[in-house]
Amino acid sequence: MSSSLASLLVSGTFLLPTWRQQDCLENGAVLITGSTITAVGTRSELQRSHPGIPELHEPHGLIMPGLVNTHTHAPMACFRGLADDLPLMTWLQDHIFPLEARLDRPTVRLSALLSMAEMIKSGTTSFCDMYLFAEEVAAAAATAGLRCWFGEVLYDFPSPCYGALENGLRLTAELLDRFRDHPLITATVDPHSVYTCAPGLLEQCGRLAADHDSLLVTHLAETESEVHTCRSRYGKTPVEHLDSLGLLGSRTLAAHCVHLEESDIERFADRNVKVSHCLESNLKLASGVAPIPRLLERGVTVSLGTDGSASNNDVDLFSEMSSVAKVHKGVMLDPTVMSAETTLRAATIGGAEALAAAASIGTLAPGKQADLIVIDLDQPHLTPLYNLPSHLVYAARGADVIHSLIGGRPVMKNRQLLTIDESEVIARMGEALKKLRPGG
Ligand SMILES: CSC[C@H]1O[C@@H](n2cnc3c(O)ncnc32)[C@H](O)[C@@H]1O
Ligand SMILES: [Zn+2]
Repeated sequence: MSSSLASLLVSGTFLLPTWRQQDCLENGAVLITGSTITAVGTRSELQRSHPGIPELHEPHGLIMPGLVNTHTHAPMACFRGLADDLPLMTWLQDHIFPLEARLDRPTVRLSALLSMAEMIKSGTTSFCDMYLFAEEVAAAAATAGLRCWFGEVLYDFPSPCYGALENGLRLTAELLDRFRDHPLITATVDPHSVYTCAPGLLEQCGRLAADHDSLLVTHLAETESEVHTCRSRYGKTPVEHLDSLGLLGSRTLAAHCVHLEESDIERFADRNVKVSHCLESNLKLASGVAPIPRLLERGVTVSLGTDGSASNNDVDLFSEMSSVAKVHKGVMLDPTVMSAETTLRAATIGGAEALAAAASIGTLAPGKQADLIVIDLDQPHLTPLYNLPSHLVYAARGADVIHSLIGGRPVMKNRQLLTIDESEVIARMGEALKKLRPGG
């Protein structure tokens, strides 16, 4: 079959097309045509069937699906390390909100690019972001070549971006239409939480998401105080409250979900709600540990999110996987929970499912988008090698990712970013901070 689209063979010592060790292929390769994977097999097979195709060969490389980060606030990179060691509400109300009131569009775009440089360098190829001036996040993702779901945060008080709420709903509707057919970027509907959005706003968000068949992304049951506030205002848990307003469905992506009743978990399973587990952020803000093993037992789709790098303090999903696999074992006193494969699943196809994109990303298979990363296995901390998911979850680091392709486009080669001028972004961030925090 002839094609005018460019082709590339990516090959290495191992190909792990899924999260399962049993699917590992030695001397594996992926054939890419345009943005799509057209074949997966051994290097020799694909070289024989497709002679003369340009090749990216990594002799000690592991080829695997790019990671999917389902909860970020990319522009919060500019607040990294600014107000550590505080509980969520103090952190937000006394430190973050006052600074966010001073943010402008160029700073949001620059700070988002900084996060995106970090995401690419640590193996993420798709992410789902909620923030203010969200169009700037979309613009930065287009520059970076990252696959992005993004939404303008909606809440009851005036926003530094859109002012009065009705403008925010109008902006969201416009973004949903504008990005409908974009190959990399998708808009979502993003009410902030049950404690910052009145029931009427939540219902409007539910209708908007249903009308546009879009994801509805929200923070949910993050802290004990959120649950108390919700119970005293509405006589319901946050999950019951969203359900009573018609917001729980298969396109609802709920971030955090730390404080859940057993009946909330049943509700998630019944409604096919998707969860973004943000463990490191929940630990750092001392919010608690989400009942992930129980959610998985009930068949709920669990994905991983880093949250913003002001509450993590990075956006590295490799360190997130390592924490997730270990902390749940410790909490449950059971080393069999959150196995390496289960954790890797959450960071790949689980993320794709959470974003309703499992048909196109999350594993490497013909017909899917060529979103893949290559890991350098030739390193002391990855030697010897018995089991790939084990190494990826317990031993590998973001810095082990050497190449990254998104939709067939190389965005990092030999750890050099190809779409972002890393040193320029770092230098400009310093300048932007002088304006944002003039006193330092
Ligand atoms: C995320 S854009 C809207 C708003 O949310 C704030 N925020 C950041 N992290 C969290 C979190 O973990 N829970 C709740 N709200 C959060 C962010 O600073 C923005 O103001
Ligand atoms: Zn968040």
